[in-house]
Amino acid sequence: MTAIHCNRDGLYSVEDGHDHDFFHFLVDLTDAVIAATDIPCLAEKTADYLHEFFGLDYISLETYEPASFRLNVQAIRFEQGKRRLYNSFSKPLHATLLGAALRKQEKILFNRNAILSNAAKYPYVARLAGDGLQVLLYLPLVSAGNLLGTLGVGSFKPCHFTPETMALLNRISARLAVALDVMLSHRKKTAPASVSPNESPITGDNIEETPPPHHLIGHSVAIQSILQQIEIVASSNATVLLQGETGTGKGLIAQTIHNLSDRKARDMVKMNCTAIPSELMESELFGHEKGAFTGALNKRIGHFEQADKSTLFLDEIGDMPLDLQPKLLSVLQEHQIRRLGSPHTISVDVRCIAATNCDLVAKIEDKTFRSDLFYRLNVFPITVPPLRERAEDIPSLARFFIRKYAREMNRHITGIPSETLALMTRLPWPGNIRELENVMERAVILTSQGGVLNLSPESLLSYTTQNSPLTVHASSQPVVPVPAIPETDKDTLVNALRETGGQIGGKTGAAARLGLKRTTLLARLKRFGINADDFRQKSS
Ligand SMILES: Nc1ncnc2c1ncn2[C@@H]1O[C@H](COP(=O)(O)OP(=O)(O)OP(=O)(O)O)[C@@H](O)[C@H]1O
Repeated sequence: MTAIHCNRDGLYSVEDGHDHDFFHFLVDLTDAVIAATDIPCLAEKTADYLHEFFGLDYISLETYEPASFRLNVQAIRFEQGKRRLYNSFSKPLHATLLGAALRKQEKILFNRNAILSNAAKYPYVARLAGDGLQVLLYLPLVSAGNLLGTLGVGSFKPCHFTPETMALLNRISARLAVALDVMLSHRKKTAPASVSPNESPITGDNIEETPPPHHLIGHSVAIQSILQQIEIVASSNATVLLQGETGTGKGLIAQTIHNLSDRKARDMVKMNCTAIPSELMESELFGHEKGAFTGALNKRIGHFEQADKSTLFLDEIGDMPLDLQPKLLSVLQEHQIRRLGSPHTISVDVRCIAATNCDLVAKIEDKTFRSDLFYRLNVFPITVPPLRERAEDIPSLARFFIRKYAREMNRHITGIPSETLALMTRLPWPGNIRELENVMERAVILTSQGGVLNLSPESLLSYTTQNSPLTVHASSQPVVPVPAIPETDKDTLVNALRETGGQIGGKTGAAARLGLKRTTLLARLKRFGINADDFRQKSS
């Protein structure tokens, strides 16, 4: 069957009157690919059909793993009519040609010149160029709105694709995407499960089994979209502003962006603007010379200089003192700093990521945050939703933390009581992921003999900050979302201190109970004028 072929002019084209053949071809191809049981088999079957029908001699199937930003590639070449595996590898997306095709979900075509010009950058393209590949077309594989990978087709003969052929290949890639989707979901469903019906397994073939390098767990649409945004922005130098409630993972996202950037060879430098007294902040950021002020006994390198050729993560940027904001803005614009007490400027190459859990626009309105700095930071904003808005991530996060702490404590934990897991997804988690992590850690500690996690629904409630019975015991009824405790609710802070006897840090302290960092809690107490000592039992 060669209704579509490479003709003398080097065009892949459909001959008139062969629509019927194409229809049969499509049916046959669909039948074949839907029966494939694994990716290499799917790639081979697709390649056989495309070779036979179009005469193409290079076919590749790239499957995308959004959690780790990797592409798994199976590439096939036909030589003298014989199929052979040409290449098989897994690479981070940014190390492949395909970032643009995947981001825009559009096909992307490389002619010989484009292949040659990419050869220096990507070793696998260099091999294709060296072997004489003339043309390469990638088509995105999208099923039910989910991006699953790409189909690559190419030719070692001088040919190019007509618009009609492109349209046919689009139809083929749509079928292939469905087959791939079916295969991937089938794999998930058939993961081994050796637990009782009342417990939920903590092992399985989900991605957190071998945690991705950045450990950013979550299958929700929100997390997938954040992962895509991270992928887009990581390789640029754009300033990123992360906004979201406390404990939603802003720090982890900043680290992920850094890890995926060209700056990853150097450590990311972090600074928490809440934790540093305002009078010291300028010297923390820009450094000082010896004798610059009383007490400056030695020269000090500031965070901007430390972060040269790397990333500076400015956490809680909303707490940056107003008088320092113009200086920060100027450094972001000029890329130059001046140590306190020094007449000289120093050039720095720093990428900034800022994070905040407060409403910066409201702060601009009440004149505690400068709008010019906000716009400079807000080049690439990412909003991280609270856990209660992505409850579908809770089971995988819970499993992830159980595995993490079980490994650390050398415990073999086989499952979570299903009732507890179900309840978990209905709690509002005011402290977000940090609170969930604390609860899981505590439960692993209590499961000293291993086996099923020692966490009943009742104890789960007693460990969480939002433990009103209104939120639970109604599994058959629709769940009414419970609003989160406002971050600034003084009563919440007072209650936590009362319950912990004024203890701030440690596993049983108020910070852990509220799912806050110790430094964040201290700052909030200061803001409300609450003294933790007042809650400590005085020994007579
Ligand atoms: N998607 C995720 N997958 C796995 N772990 C996560 C995820 N998101 C957050 N965590 C973990 O939850 C904890 C809190 O996250 P993180 O410190 O990044 O939150 P944050 O938004 O920066 O909080 P804060 O505003 O208080 O600084 C960390 O231990 C982090 O590793």
